[in-house]
Amino acid sequence: MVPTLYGNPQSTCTKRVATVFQEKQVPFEFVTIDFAKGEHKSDEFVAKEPFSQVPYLYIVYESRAIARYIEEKYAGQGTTLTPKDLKAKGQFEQAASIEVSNFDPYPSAAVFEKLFTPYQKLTPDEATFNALIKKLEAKLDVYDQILSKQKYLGGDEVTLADLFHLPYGSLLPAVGSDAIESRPNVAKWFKSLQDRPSWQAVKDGITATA
Ligand SMILES: N[C@@H](CCC(=O)N[C@@H](CS)C(=O)NCC(=O)O)C(=O)O
Repeated sequence: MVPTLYGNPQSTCTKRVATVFQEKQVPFEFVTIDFAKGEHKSDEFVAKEPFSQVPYLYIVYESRAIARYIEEKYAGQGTTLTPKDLKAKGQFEQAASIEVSNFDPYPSAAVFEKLFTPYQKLTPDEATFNALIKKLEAKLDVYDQILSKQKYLGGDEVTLADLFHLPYGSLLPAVGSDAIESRPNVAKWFKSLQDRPSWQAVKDGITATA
């Protein structure tokens, strides 16, 4: 049975999952949840995803959890995105944790401040935005050191941890931040991720592939 991804075609978290479907070469159906119509707040949706957020797949929500589920379910096809060897697995888990702790909080909040507050008829707060970007830059200085010694965040092979950076990292230029492109090793790493056919296929919006 073809899997059905419930999400929004422009949502960052939905793109995180769709990228992994592309990497694993798994065709999927796509059901759009229309935020403007409040579909994510309907009783039917909340029964599946109690936080009223996209995406979800079958019985799993949270984009990173869904990505890991897809990786394991389709282990035998497409790109291998989690190492099996214990040492490499430890380094992968470390990289996945780095993304959640040291990366995501800053661009996701900064993008929200600059791009999404106007939709909610709120005024972006420049001081909050600048403080978030400053913190992100300090974290990316460390990334730049790590990536001077290895090709990817978890070692020399691409993993889910690298791909998880794509949706928010790709929005940084749109909010006027060069935090990625101004750091040479981070820039090279991120470009190699953005150039992957998986990201190219979803970056402008998600459509079903089945
Ligand atoms: N940690 C969750 C975050 C999900 C999330 O923030 N989804 C956003 C779209 S990217 C959403 O549904 N926003 C609508 C809302 O919160 O009302 C994940 O990774 O799936």
